[in-house]
Amino acid sequence: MPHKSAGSPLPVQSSAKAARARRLLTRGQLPREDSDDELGFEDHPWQWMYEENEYPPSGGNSTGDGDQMEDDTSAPASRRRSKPLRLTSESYDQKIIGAKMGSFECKIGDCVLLKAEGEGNRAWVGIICEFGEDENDEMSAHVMWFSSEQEIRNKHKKRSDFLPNELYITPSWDWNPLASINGKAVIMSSTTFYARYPSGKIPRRSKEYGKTFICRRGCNTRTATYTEEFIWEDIFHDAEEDVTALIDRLKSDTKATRKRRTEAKTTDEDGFHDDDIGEEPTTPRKRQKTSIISTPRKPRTPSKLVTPGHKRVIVKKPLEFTPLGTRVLDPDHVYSSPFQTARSNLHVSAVPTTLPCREDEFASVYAHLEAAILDGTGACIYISGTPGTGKTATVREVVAQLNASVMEDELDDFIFVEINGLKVTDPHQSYSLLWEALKGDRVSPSHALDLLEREFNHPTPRRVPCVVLMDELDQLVTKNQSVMYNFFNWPGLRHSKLIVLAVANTMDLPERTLSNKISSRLVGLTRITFPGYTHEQLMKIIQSRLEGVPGNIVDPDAVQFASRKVAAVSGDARRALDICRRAVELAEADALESEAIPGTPSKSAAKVGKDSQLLKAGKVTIATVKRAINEATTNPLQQYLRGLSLSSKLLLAALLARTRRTGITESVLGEVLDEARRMAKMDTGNNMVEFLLKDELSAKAKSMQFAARHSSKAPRVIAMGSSVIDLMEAGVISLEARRADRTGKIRLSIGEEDVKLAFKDDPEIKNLGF
Ligand SMILES: Nc1ncnc2c1ncn2[C@@H]1O[C@H](COP(=O)(O)OP(=O)(O)OP(=O)(O)O)[C@@H](O)[C@H]1O
Repeated sequence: MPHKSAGSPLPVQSSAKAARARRLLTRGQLPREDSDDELGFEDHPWQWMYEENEYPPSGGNSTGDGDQMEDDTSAPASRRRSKPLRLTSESYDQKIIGAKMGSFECKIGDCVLLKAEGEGNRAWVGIICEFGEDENDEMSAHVMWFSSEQEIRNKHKKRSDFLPNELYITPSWDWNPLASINGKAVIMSSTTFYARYPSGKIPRRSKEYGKTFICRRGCNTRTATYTEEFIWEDIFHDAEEDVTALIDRLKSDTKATRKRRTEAKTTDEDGFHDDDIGEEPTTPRKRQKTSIISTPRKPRTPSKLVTPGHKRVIVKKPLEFTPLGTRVLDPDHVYSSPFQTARSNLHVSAVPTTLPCREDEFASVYAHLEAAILDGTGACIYISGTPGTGKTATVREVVAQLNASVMEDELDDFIFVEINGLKVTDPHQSYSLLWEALKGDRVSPSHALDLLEREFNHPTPRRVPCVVLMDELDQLVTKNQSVMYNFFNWPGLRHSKLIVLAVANTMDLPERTLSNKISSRLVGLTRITFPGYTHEQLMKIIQSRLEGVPGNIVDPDAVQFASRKVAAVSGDARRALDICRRAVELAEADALESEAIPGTPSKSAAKVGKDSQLLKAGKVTIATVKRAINEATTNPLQQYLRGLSLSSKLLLAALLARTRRTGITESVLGEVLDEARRMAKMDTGNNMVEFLLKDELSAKAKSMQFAARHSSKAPRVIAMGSSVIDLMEAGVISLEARRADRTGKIRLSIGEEDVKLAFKDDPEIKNLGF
């Protein structure tokens, strides 16, 4: 029967017994039979060992919180939290110095093996720095980890001189239940190790097998910085005092993330001050107790991957692309005139060096993200704002800056993955993408879901935080809400360290798409709203992109005019940039036409100073901007598209969404209709649903007519039948002639850009991805 640790509500696995029969893999990757039983055959309860009257009785509340440890950073590691998280009531004046289970004892400063649960039984090695109990009265030890070479993620900083059985001592800690302790480990210098085992191998039958390791360096695994080589026996003797010295050594010799930690704590809501923190090593800021240790993040043998239901997971090989030959463009050719430079800078795909007018939003996203990475906690940040308000650009910039901090060794490493609702063919693929980002394995969405569930529900020491940007979230809504629910739910799981940045166009997407019960759980969701840009802001944005373009080819009045026009409708920077870019194109064409410079401007033309003539003829003025706006809005196709019925617009929107999702221009009619219904349902003004219901009746007659013309089968397209016919007859879409049912193939016969342009500012439809 599984025993319980003293006071622990959690059943502790019948560890000692079960582990004995199992094969264990040690951190040194050496499989072993756990033949010797340090923890004994009997399942005794764990008990504290006290050192009496070490500390005077505390007059205050003895129940500390997780941050208390950080408070007293000058104290030795084992005493930094001046008392354990919670002392048992009868022991207020006693300090816990160790724990025992039957005849097995461990004390502060002991090197221990901790067993892993879950994917195979692996053992971890750590030094006990402190004992305590958590809010569930679970008896736990604060363990400073050793790490194997495989865990160093930065391939460039991996050492090539590591030895078999070598471990690095790391400045990273976790709380673990005593039940996960699986015996003592022996750490030694390489000299001692080779003196004892000249072949470098420990005989399998030896009691030391799988428990004995070499340590000659410390390493911050996240920044991959190493200490100088040391002799283990000179610096550590399994004693409590040595723990402090070891931490000091790691602190000074591995470049940890002190700078930013300190900064972050300055603004910490718990009221920490820099002075309190000092030069504390990278101890976790909040107590993160793990209940059961599970396996580390390591590349695994594909054949061993199984789901929690023990189904085998087929791991697909990563896709390998053969790069195409690269054509190197001559910068002189590309940017041979100011017009070309301006066009290129104003292009929406250009990555601006700064994001003016998004300083507050940037700071807010940055602070939340950095805090979550530093704390090692999960977080879910919901970012909303109408199209073109810089949501994606800001998030990417924040991630780039955080990444720069990682490179500078100022921040812990993190994984970043971007999942774009428009780029996945099916929302469930998000699971596969996330799993691939975490582990590097490509698996099917259903297997990925199983694996993610298990991953986030089990603690893994030193799990690297993962930041997921879920862009175009609206597109990831599934019928049963599962994808969105999971991505909102996982960050809240204690061990996930998952940070989700959900980006959508509407503020209330979670409320609208998740059931009341689920959305009510999102009260704590951090929400950041990106307002539409004002005309002043749009002006700044455009001007900043024109900085450095020679010749002042764009009149400031023209910029102001374009900005005002756009701000009045949408505050969409993308639209403002598009208009200005088109205006530059028009001005450039004017310049060429006026034959200021005959023919295409050539390299030499640009170089011999003929630009000035060209510029005189082609400056972007208010009139040019007006032409750009008119041109975009007045051609016959645009007018036709704008005058379409709502259901036709919706159908086109759905066709576009499908095309973007699949990357294939041809879609199945039934899927497009489903998409259209889904979009209609999500539309903020529910009038769209009502409209479609009304439209359905008149549509029915038309689609009957259509079916009679094109198919002998009864029409299945009822809701949008009329739209399909209208658009087909107008040459906007093409539909496989003989397939009037849902399996017919449909495709756009006009440019996608035309549709986008027509619907961009359409109040009825613009929220559906334009
Ligand atoms: N403050 C800014 N400074 C410079 N360029 C900006 C700024 N805000 C947005 N842009 C530019 O506008 C374009 C649209 O921005 P972005 O894609 O970030 O918007 P979004 O809010 O994510 O839009 P959507 O909801 O349509 O995805 C990009 O080219 C981006 O570089």
